[in-house]
Amino acid sequence: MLAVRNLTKRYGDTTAVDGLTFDVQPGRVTGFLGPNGAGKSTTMRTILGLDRPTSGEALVNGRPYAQHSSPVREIGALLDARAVHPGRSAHAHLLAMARACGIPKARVADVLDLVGLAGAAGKRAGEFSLGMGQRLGIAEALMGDPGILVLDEPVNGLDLDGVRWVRDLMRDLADEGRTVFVSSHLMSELQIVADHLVIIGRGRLITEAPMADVIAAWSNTHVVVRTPDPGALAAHLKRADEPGRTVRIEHGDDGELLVYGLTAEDVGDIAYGAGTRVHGLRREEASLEQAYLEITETSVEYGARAGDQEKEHQ
Ligand SMILES: Nc1ncnc2c1ncn2[C@@H]1O[C@H](COP(=O)(O)OP(=O)(O)OP(=O)(O)O)[C@@H](O)[C@H]1O
Repeated sequence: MLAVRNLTKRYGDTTAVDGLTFDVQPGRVTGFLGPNGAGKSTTMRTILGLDRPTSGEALVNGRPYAQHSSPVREIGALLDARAVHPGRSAHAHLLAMARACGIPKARVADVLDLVGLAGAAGKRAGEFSLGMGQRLGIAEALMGDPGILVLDEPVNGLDLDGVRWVRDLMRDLADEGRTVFVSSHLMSELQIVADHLVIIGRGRLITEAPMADVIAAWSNTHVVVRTPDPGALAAHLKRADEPGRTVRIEHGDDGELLVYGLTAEDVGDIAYGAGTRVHGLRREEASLEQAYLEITETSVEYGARAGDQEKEHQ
């Protein structure tokens, strides 16, 4: 399990992470979502002991990374910047890691097999495609057979097959009971695989919740109704707006009404009760991407305003 507690990281005047607190539980894939520059990589680097917190802490199974006697057995990571000697083969690279970390040599072949690189074990890393490089990075993360995996944008630049492979692997690792923490700036990359989401903007926590709750909470799902008399129907629908139920109506193209806060059944019943003809009725679900943009809008707006104010002061 990972526990981030009131974590703040500043680089000079830049606050990359600002009082962040959340847990990452085993047995599920937790997506770490935030726009570019939100502080995801910084948080992950701090978890892995590569950056020192300005204040607060990041705990790996109850302790900071550096306090584990064999951290690679606790946590494995794929970070954006991977350093693999281009002249070294995948096998030699992992063998060096095994020696350095006290991992049995036999693990190298197992891990190469697991990530589908057994056939390319002797190839120099410098000749690897992006996808093969990602696989090698994941192999490295798995070397110590850790219970926790931290993956920073693992599908960046991968083709569809590669994306699918990473997704399946994350699912399998979580199903084995491991803690899987994966970052992305795109909801679309996480929506299929993540069970839980930690969403940040400008270094701050926006929400931590099950994926289904995030979708429900920020869903922009609405009902589209086509009628020859939109004005009258809109007036009737608006009457359903009452304490505890907010009904919002927008006028779309061709006299269509976009109704937020009511189900298609509600709209049909209200139209029937009012004696208004309905020529079409459908439910339109918001894309998760749109939901994500809504979530981060405030933090982006805040960023723009803060930047403007800074400029004004100069
Ligand atoms: N070593 C550093 N020195 C100075 N500023 C940094 C450093 N690392 C990160 N930052 C700044 O901290 C903020 C957060 O960056 P970070 O890379 O953690 O965000 P991110 O969410 O991972 O973004 P991305 O998806 O673009 O990688 C940014 O404003 C970034 O410019």
